Amino acid sequence: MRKIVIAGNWKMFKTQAESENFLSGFLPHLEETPSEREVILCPPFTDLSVMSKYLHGSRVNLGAQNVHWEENGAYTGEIAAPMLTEIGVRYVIIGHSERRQYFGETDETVNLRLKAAQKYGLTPILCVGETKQQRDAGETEKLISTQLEKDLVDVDQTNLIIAYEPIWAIGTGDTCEATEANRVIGLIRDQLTNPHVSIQYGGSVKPNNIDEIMEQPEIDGALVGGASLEADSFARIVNYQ
Ligand SMILES: O=C[C@H](O)COP(=O)(O)O
Repeated sequence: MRKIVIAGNWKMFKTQAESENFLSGFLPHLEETPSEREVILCPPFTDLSVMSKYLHGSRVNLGAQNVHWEENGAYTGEIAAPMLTEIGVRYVIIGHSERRQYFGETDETVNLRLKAAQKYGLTPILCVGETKQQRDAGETEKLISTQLEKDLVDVDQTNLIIAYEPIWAIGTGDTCEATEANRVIGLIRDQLTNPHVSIQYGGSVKPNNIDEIMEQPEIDGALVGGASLEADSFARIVNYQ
Protein backbone atom coordinates (compact mmCIF):
# COMPACT_ATOMS: atom_id res chain seq x y z
CA MET A 1 0.00 0.00 0.00
CA ARG A 2 1.49 3.35 -1.05
CA LYS A 3 1.31 6.11 1.52
CA ILE A 4 0.37 9.73 0.78
CA VAL A 5 3.24 11.95 1.91
CA ILE A 6 3.13 15.75 1.87
CA ALA A 7 6.41 17.39 2.84
CA GLY A 8 7.39 21.03 3.18
CA ASN A 9 11.00 21.87 2.34
CA TRP A 10 11.78 25.21 3.92
CA LYS A 11 15.24 25.36 2.32
CA MET A 12 17.22 28.27 3.91
CA PHE A 13 14.19 30.08 5.34
CA LYS A 14 12.91 30.70 8.89
CA THR A 15 14.59 31.40 12.20
CA GLN A 16 13.51 29.46 15.31
CA ALA A 17 11.06 32.22 16.27
CA GLU A 18 9.59 32.19 12.77
CA SER A 19 9.26 28.41 12.81
CA GLU A 20 7.29 28.51 16.09
CA ASN A 21 5.10 31.24 14.71
CA PHE A 22 4.40 29.08 11.64
CA LEU A 23 3.45 26.09 13.79
CA SER A 24 1.02 28.05 15.91
CA GLY A 25 -0.86 28.98 12.73
CA PHE A 26 -0.48 25.64 10.97
CA LEU A 27 -1.24 22.96 13.55
CA PRO A 28 -4.93 23.85 14.11
CA HIS A 29 -5.59 23.17 10.40
CA LEU A 30 -4.55 19.54 10.82
CA GLU A 31 -7.80 18.71 12.56
CA GLU A 32 -9.27 18.50 9.03
CA THR A 33 -6.45 16.38 7.60
CA PRO A 34 -7.29 12.72 6.89
CA SER A 35 -5.30 10.58 9.30
CA GLU A 36 -3.65 8.46 6.61
CA ARG A 37 -1.76 11.44 5.15
CA GLU A 38 1.82 11.77 6.35
CA VAL A 39 2.77 15.40 6.99
CA ILE A 40 6.46 16.34 7.17
CA LEU A 41 8.30 19.62 7.70
CA CYS A 42 11.96 19.94 6.70
CA PRO A 43 13.30 23.17 8.22
CA PRO A 44 16.92 24.35 8.48
CA PHE A 45 19.03 22.38 11.01
CA THR A 46 18.86 25.22 13.55
CA ASP A 47 15.06 24.92 13.81
CA LEU A 48 14.89 21.14 14.27
CA SER A 49 15.40 20.97 18.02
CA VAL A 50 12.91 23.66 18.97
CA MET A 51 10.36 22.32 16.48
CA SER A 52 10.79 18.80 17.77
CA LYS A 53 9.79 19.99 21.26
CA TYR A 54 6.90 22.04 19.90
CA LEU A 55 5.63 19.12 17.81
CA HIS A 56 5.77 16.57 20.64
CA GLY A 57 2.50 14.62 20.52
CA SER A 58 1.47 16.13 17.18
CA ARG A 59 1.11 14.17 13.94
CA VAL A 60 3.69 16.27 12.08
CA ASN A 61 7.03 14.57 11.50
CA LEU A 62 10.35 16.31 11.08
CA GLY A 63 12.79 15.92 8.22
CA ALA A 64 16.27 17.31 7.67
CA GLN A 65 17.54 18.68 4.36
CA ASN A 66 20.79 16.71 4.24
CA VAL A 67 22.85 14.12 6.12
CA HIS A 68 26.48 12.99 5.93
CA TRP A 69 27.42 9.35 5.47
CA GLU A 70 29.85 9.15 8.39
CA GLU A 71 28.69 8.77 11.99
CA ASN A 72 30.95 11.66 13.03
CA GLY A 73 34.29 13.16 11.96
CA ALA A 74 36.13 16.19 10.66
CA TYR A 75 33.55 17.29 8.09
CA THR A 76 33.00 21.00 8.71
CA GLY A 77 29.51 22.13 7.87
CA GLU A 78 28.00 18.65 7.68
CA ILE A 79 25.52 16.87 9.96
CA ALA A 80 25.48 13.21 11.04
CA ALA A 81 22.47 10.91 11.23
CA PRO A 82 22.67 10.23 15.01
CA MET A 83 22.55 14.00 15.63
CA LEU A 84 19.24 14.06 13.78
CA THR A 85 17.63 10.94 15.21
CA GLU A 86 18.50 11.98 18.78
CA ILE A 87 16.23 15.01 18.48
CA GLY A 88 13.36 13.12 16.85
CA VAL A 89 14.02 13.66 13.14
CA ARG A 90 12.59 10.79 11.07
CA TYR A 91 13.08 11.84 7.44
CA VAL A 92 15.83 13.42 5.38
CA ILE A 93 15.84 14.96 1.90
CA ILE A 94 18.77 13.64 -0.13
CA GLY A 95 19.99 14.66 -3.57
CA HIS A 96 17.87 17.79 -3.93
CA SER A 97 18.77 19.54 -7.20
CA GLU A 98 20.01 22.58 -5.25
CA ARG A 99 22.53 20.34 -3.45
CA ARG A 100 23.54 18.78 -6.76
CA GLN A 101 23.80 22.17 -8.52
CA TYR A 102 25.43 24.39 -5.86
CA PHE A 103 27.25 22.03 -3.50
CA GLY A 104 28.81 19.39 -5.69
CA GLU A 105 26.47 16.56 -4.77
CA THR A 106 26.96 13.62 -7.11
CA ASP A 107 25.08 10.36 -7.61
CA GLU A 108 27.92 8.67 -5.72
CA THR A 109 27.59 10.90 -2.63
CA VAL A 110 23.80 10.70 -2.86
CA ASN A 111 24.11 6.93 -2.70
CA LEU A 112 26.39 7.12 0.36
CA ARG A 113 23.98 9.48 2.12
CA LEU A 114 20.97 7.27 1.33
CA LYS A 115 22.62 4.19 2.80
CA ALA A 116 23.79 6.07 5.91
CA ALA A 117 20.33 7.54 6.51
CA GLN A 118 18.77 4.09 6.36
CA LYS A 119 21.45 2.57 8.56
CA TYR A 120 20.50 4.99 11.34
CA GLY A 121 16.74 4.58 10.88
CA LEU A 122 15.96 7.71 8.89
CA THR A 123 13.64 7.50 5.88
CA PRO A 124 15.27 9.25 2.92
CA ILE A 125 13.35 11.37 0.42
CA LEU A 126 15.46 10.97 -2.72
CA CYS A 127 15.06 13.79 -5.28
CA VAL A 128 15.51 13.19 -8.99
CA GLY A 129 14.68 15.34 -11.98
CA GLU A 130 15.86 16.87 -15.23
CA THR A 131 16.90 20.39 -16.28
CA LYS A 132 15.03 22.34 -18.96
CA GLN A 133 17.87 21.72 -21.36
CA GLN A 134 17.73 17.97 -20.76
CA ARG A 135 13.95 17.98 -21.19
CA ASP A 136 14.14 19.96 -24.46
CA ALA A 137 16.76 17.52 -25.73
CA GLY A 138 14.41 14.59 -25.03
CA GLU A 139 16.72 13.24 -22.33
CA THR A 140 14.30 13.20 -19.37
CA GLU A 141 13.76 9.46 -19.23
CA LYS A 142 17.43 8.59 -19.73
CA LEU A 143 18.62 11.11 -17.14
CA ILE A 144 16.20 9.96 -14.47
CA SER A 145 16.86 6.33 -15.20
CA THR A 146 20.62 6.92 -14.78
CA GLN A 147 20.10 8.87 -11.54
CA LEU A 148 17.99 6.05 -10.09
CA GLU A 149 20.39 3.38 -11.22
CA LYS A 150 23.38 5.07 -9.55
CA ASP A 151 21.63 6.52 -6.50
CA LEU A 152 19.88 3.31 -5.48
CA VAL A 153 22.79 0.84 -5.50
CA ASP A 154 22.35 -1.30 -2.35
CA VAL A 155 19.58 1.00 -1.06
CA ASP A 156 16.69 -0.61 0.81
CA GLN A 157 13.53 0.20 -1.15
CA THR A 158 11.29 -0.71 1.78
CA ASN A 159 12.36 2.46 3.61
CA LEU A 160 12.41 5.05 0.86
CA ILE A 161 10.41 7.92 -0.62
CA ILE A 162 11.22 9.39 -4.02
CA ALA A 163 10.41 12.92 -5.17
CA TYR A 164 10.27 13.68 -8.90
CA GLU A 165 11.28 17.33 -9.18
CA PRO A 166 11.78 18.67 -12.70
CA ILE A 167 14.40 21.36 -12.06
CA TRP A 168 12.79 23.82 -14.48
CA ALA A 169 9.60 23.73 -12.37
CA ILE A 170 11.31 24.50 -9.03
CA GLY A 171 10.56 27.98 -7.71
CA THR A 172 9.52 29.20 -11.15
CA GLY A 173 5.73 28.99 -10.98
CA ASP A 174 6.13 26.91 -14.14
CA THR A 175 4.50 23.69 -12.89
CA CYS A 176 4.92 20.49 -14.84
CA GLU A 177 1.54 19.45 -16.29
CA ALA A 178 -0.02 17.05 -13.80
CA THR A 179 -0.48 14.39 -16.48
CA GLU A 180 3.17 14.69 -17.52
CA ALA A 181 4.35 14.42 -13.90
CA ASN A 182 2.12 11.36 -13.63
CA ARG A 183 3.73 9.82 -16.72
CA VAL A 184 7.30 10.36 -15.50
CA ILE A 185 6.46 9.07 -12.03
CA GLY A 186 5.00 5.96 -13.65
CA LEU A 187 8.34 5.45 -15.43
CA ILE A 188 10.20 5.88 -12.14
CA ARG A 189 7.96 3.28 -10.53
CA ASP A 190 8.67 0.85 -13.37
CA GLN A 191 12.35 1.01 -12.50
CA LEU A 192 11.90 0.17 -8.82
CA THR A 193 11.94 -3.31 -7.35
CA ASN A 194 9.42 -2.36 -4.64
CA PRO A 195 6.03 -1.26 -6.07
CA HIS A 196 5.03 0.25 -2.70
CA VAL A 197 7.51 3.13 -2.70
CA SER A 198 5.67 6.47 -2.38
CA ILE A 199 6.64 8.88 -5.16
CA GLN A 200 5.99 12.59 -4.74
CA TYR A 201 5.87 15.40 -7.27
CA GLY A 202 7.75 18.64 -6.50
CA GLY A 203 8.05 21.89 -8.42
CA SER A 204 5.80 24.96 -7.93
CA VAL A 205 3.13 23.01 -6.06
CA LYS A 206 0.59 25.59 -4.86
CA PRO A 207 -2.86 25.66 -3.25
CA ASN A 208 -4.37 26.19 -6.72
CA ASN A 209 -2.81 23.14 -8.39
CA ILE A 210 -2.54 20.56 -5.60
CA ASP A 211 -5.99 19.08 -6.24
CA GLU A 212 -5.21 18.30 -9.88
CA ILE A 213 -1.77 16.93 -8.97
CA MET A 214 -3.20 14.61 -6.33
CA GLU A 215 -5.89 13.33 -8.72
CA GLN A 216 -3.15 11.61 -10.74
CA PRO A 217 -3.00 7.89 -10.02
CA GLU A 218 0.81 7.58 -9.90
CA ILE A 219 1.41 10.62 -7.65
CA ASP A 220 1.56 9.82 -3.94
CA GLY A 221 2.17 13.27 -2.51
CA ALA A 222 4.12 16.47 -2.91
CA LEU A 223 7.45 18.00 -1.92
CA VAL A 224 6.60 21.67 -1.49
CA GLY A 225 9.06 24.56 -1.34
CA GLY A 226 7.80 28.16 -1.42
CA ALA A 227 4.16 27.35 -0.68
CA SER A 228 5.12 25.51 2.53
CA LEU A 229 6.48 28.68 4.14
CA GLU A 230 3.11 30.18 4.95
CA ALA A 231 0.78 28.33 7.34
CA ASP A 232 -2.50 28.84 5.47
CA SER A 233 -0.98 27.99 2.12
CA PHE A 234 0.66 24.76 3.33
CA ALA A 235 -2.50 23.83 5.25
CA ARG A 236 -4.53 24.11 2.03
CA ILE A 237 -2.03 21.83 0.29
CA VAL A 238 -2.05 19.25 3.09
CA ASN A 239 -5.85 19.37 3.13
CA TYR A 240 -6.23 18.91 -0.64
CA GLN A 241 -9.61 17.63 -1.82
O1 LIG B 1 11.89 20.82 -2.41
C1 LIG B 1 11.04 21.50 -2.96
C2 LIG B 1 11.17 21.88 -4.33
O2 LIG B 1 12.44 22.32 -4.66
C3 LIG B 1 10.06 22.72 -4.88
O3 LIG B 1 10.18 24.08 -4.58
P1 LIG B 1 8.99 25.07 -5.01
O4 LIG B 1 7.72 24.46 -4.49
O5 LIG B 1 9.33 26.37 -4.38
O6 LIG B 1 8.98 25.10 -6.51
